[in-house]
Amino acid sequence: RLLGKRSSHLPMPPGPRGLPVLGNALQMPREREWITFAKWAKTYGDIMHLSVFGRHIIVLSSPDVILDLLEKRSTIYSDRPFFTMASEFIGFDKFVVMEPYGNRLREGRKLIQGNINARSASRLQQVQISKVSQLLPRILRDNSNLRMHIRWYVAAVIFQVSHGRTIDNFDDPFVRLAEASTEDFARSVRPGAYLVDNFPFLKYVPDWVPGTGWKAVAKQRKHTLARLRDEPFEYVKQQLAQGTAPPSVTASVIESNPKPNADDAELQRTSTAILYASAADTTVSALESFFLIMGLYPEVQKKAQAELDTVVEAGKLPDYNDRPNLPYVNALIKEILRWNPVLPLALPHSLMQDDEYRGYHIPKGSTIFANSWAVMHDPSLYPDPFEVRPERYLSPSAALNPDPRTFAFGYGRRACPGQILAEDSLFIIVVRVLSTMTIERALGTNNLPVEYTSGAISHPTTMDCKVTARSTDAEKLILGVE
Ligand code: HEM
Repeated sequence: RLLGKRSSHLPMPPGPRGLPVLGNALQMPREREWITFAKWAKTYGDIMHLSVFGRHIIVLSSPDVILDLLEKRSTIYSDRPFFTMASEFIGFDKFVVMEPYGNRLREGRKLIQGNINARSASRLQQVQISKVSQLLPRILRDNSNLRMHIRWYVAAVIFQVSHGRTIDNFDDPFVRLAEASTEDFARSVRPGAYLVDNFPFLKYVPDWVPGTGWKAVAKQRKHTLARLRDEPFEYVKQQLAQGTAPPSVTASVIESNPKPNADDAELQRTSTAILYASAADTTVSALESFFLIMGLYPEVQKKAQAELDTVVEAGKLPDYNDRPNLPYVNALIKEILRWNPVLPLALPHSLMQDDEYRGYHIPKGSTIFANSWAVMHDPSLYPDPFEVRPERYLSPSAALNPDPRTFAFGYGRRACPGQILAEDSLFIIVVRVLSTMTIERALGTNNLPVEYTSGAISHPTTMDCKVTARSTDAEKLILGVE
């Protein structure tokens, strides 16, 4: 209490001056906030305070402050912001990504990490190899749907891993359900979408009053979310009872505690149901960046191919075993994760008690954004940050070009628990595509600016690529392994 009282006499971190009540609401960028936040940080510094309708927002823009607060003080910086619509009315806060920090979250993360980890990696790699063997012919036969092929690959890997389910196409009812719920989530947390998030007293307005239509929307979304939680889980349970369940995270979670109490039973369902939503769009975004970068930087592509040609025996496809012998390719993967970070602002954390840092007061409940994009585009850390240069990681200077994976996968006790799976997918696609195919920017798009979307997960807006086999031998290799 004493600390709270004393620290509240300290100033808040600096930031743009706002208006009474509204705070900085009218100044908040509507698109790609990370770029505006990075500009503001040049004026206000690497720890910046904003407020929107009384909600405190702290933006961290350097490795030092991010690691000091989100890593070293992770016992108090690991909550998630609470949304009346998404958390209270729909129930997304029962699923790891949105869940408040505490025992239940730790248990949920344990269930995921107990099954997606270094020990299980080689089994999961077999799943990825079998799906990439189907992906390559799909791309070769039909370039025009590159984005869709990538999305199929990610859906196929994640549902095989999470529920032992084979996904042939997007009509699969589980994929549709997961996509619907993911879309519901994005709509529910979009800034400014629901007044009740800024004025929670509105939840008490009776349903018959005009303007409360959001309550019916919340009910519908809650229903979809409950189906996502239960239907794929029941499917695995039934298969286990019949003795036909393939290995999966869900099967292993059920078998490790076959007679759970009510709380554990719900936890088993929510922690396995969240896997698709957290893996799909993120991995897809990184893979889209890979194809886009290859089209934009043909010389980088050639160097990576030359390395692969030297390391991989002719007539064979590269494998996970080749990883240690491919320094340039590994550096290219780091550049993909840095150049357009999948989650430029990571995911928001929330502070669990008043804190004091560098003489500033940071109030309990503040939403904390780590501007990972700003760090990964800081020219004093990554010279020429807007250029793709895998070589930057191969030079010996320790102070420059730190491994961007430190920033790409989030922080502290909320860091991404799927990193191994994500990196393995990225690796196997990069090496198998580059060793057999050439990627060019499609004719007519050469002068289009490269743009990325707004939103928590950022995607390239265009990625028109022409992908062809490098040779007839390569073509045979691609089609032969289908
Ligand atoms: C290239 C792909 C991916 C990237 C760049 C990525 C990055 C991230 C980031 C930045 C966060 C937020 C961390 C924070 O709040 O500090 C996160 C959270 C999370 N990721 Fe990933 N991720 C990827 C793929 C995956 C995959 C494949 C899975 C699952 C198999 C996964 C599961 C999760 C989960 C469950 C969370 C929430 C963790 C929590 O709230 O405690 N992610 N990820």
